[in-house]
Amino acid sequence: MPTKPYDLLVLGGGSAGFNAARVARDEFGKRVAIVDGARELGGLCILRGCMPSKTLLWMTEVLHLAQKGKTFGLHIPVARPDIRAMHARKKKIIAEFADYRARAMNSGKYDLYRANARFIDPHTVELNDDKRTRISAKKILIATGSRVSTPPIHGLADTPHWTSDDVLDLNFIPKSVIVLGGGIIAVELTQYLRRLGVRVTLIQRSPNILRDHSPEASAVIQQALRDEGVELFTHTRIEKIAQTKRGVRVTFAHTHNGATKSVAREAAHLFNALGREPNTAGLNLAAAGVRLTPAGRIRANRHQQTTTPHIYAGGDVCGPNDIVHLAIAQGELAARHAFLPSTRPPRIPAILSSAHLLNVVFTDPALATIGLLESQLRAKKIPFIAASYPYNDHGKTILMDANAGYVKVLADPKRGRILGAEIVGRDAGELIHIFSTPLIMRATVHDMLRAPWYHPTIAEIITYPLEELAEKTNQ
Ligand SMILES: Cc1cc2nc3c(=O)[nH]c(=O)nc-3n(C[C@H](O)[C@H](O)[C@H](O)COP(=O)(O)OP(=O)(O)OC[C@H]3O[C@@H](n4cnc5c(N)ncnc54)[C@H](O)[C@@H]3O)c2cc1C
Ligand SMILES: NC(=O)c1ccc[n+]([C@@H]2O[C@H](COP(=O)([O-])OP(=O)(O)OC[C@H]3O[C@@H](n4cnc5c(N)ncnc54)[C@H](O)[C@@H]3O)[C@@H](O)[C@H]2O)c1
Repeated sequence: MPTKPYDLLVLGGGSAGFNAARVARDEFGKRVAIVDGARELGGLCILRGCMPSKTLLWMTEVLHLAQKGKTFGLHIPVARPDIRAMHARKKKIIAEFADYRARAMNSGKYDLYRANARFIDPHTVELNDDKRTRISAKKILIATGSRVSTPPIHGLADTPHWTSDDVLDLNFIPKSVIVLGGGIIAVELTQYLRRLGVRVTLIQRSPNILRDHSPEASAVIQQALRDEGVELFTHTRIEKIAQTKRGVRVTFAHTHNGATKSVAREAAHLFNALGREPNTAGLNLAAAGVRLTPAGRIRANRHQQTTTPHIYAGGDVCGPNDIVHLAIAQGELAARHAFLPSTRPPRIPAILSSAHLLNVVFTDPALATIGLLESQLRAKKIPFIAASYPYNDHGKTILMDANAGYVKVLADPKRGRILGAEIVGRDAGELIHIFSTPLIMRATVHDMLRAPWYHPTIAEIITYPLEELAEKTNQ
């Protein structure tokens, strides 16, 4: 028997879906159903994304610092990973986070269906449970997330390989790993593996790793990885992947100084970090009239409405950036748009604008950006001035032996309004937040310099480029 239509049906109970459900229920008192087909509740960020990766990266950062003890005049005879203990600690922490989310989802505020859904028509889905349950709703949010993509590279599909799920769940230290790709996942987990003592080879297609960032920023991370012993190839084209007796062999064309050579590398394991794709297969979107962008994401407007206006999309399934605070904001916005009167639509959160994009790569040194990058300002023909300052000329970072990196600030040339910032170096992911409020409040470099800056802190380094820009702009 079909149930009475819900006010909101949420497909996928991750960051976007859960927060849409919460807003619909708590702010609007609506009747909400959540459908999620995963074995465990919690979503990607908690179970296999942000939280496990950052737990493990933090543990290897502590290990790395301990191994550098001599630099700081410390005698630490042995510092080595106990992977079973690390794995157990990660599992415990993640279980607590997941349990908290599962309790919220099972609190009785929502009807929770543990199955996968596919559309029957624009208001109805059918579940893949025993009863083929049908659920209908006035409004629907698609928040089914993303999955690892396996590009059509010769031999990849037929060769056993790991995804980030497997790397995050290792309870042994592999001897050697070839990492395919040079995006955030590849780079963060390469450093994790290397610091465990694994022999790592990273193979990236574009001329730099982290291709969406500036070449200057990615060069710092590239150098840091090489200094730690990662064999890193950029500007490559993978030709063939094959299983061998002892693991895997990857053959690729490598371009260096204008010459291209064929290179082969072998390792015990292969890690596919070639990107993720939206989870839309199986949803039967055609039955709902929901269309995709050429990149395969669900097409959504500024209020997260799809091409069928009562159906919304949020999170990785629509993008454009796979970042958790954006998934949450999109889910919340969708729920508010669905239930506020059409005469009083919700304000679009400023953080969803590309001019306020915040991005962190949790390597050490870390890479963090906010606002528009230099390349974007140039492409948009927005006038700007820039100033930067290196970590190796700042008291606090020198005493911490955190010399790699720099802070760069971008501002408008007239008033000095902050347009963006790029920080590469220790704690960049924390420091970048110093620019969040000024950016949203349209503050200037002069405003920021009126604030107090404690000495000696890493944060204080930001005053140097601010002062340079202040001198260049009229107050
Ligand atoms: C290794 C890794 C590290 C990351 N680190 C960071 C980080 O540090 N910071 C950051 O901001 N972002 C990070 N991300 C990205 C971040 O995790 C995602 O952007 C975010 O979790 C996406 O949330 P979502 O709600 O769109 O999807 P998800 O959380 O994936 O939720 C989708 C849900 O939909 C369910 N589902 C799928 N299909 C169906 C169906 N047909 N019917 C019903 N349910 C379905 C799934 O079971 C899942 O629970 C990381 C990602 C990875 C992989
Ligand atoms: N710290 C964070 O916020 C964080 C951490 C991890 C993941 N994420 C999110 O997860 C998403 C997915 O990350 P990802 O790293 O899997 O994807 P990605 O798309 O960022 O990176 C994939 C990489 O693989 C390379 N590549 C693709 N095809 C190739 C080929 N045939 N040969 C060689 N290289 C090839 C690409 O050039 C790219 O560098 C990201 O968009 C990111 O926003 C965020």
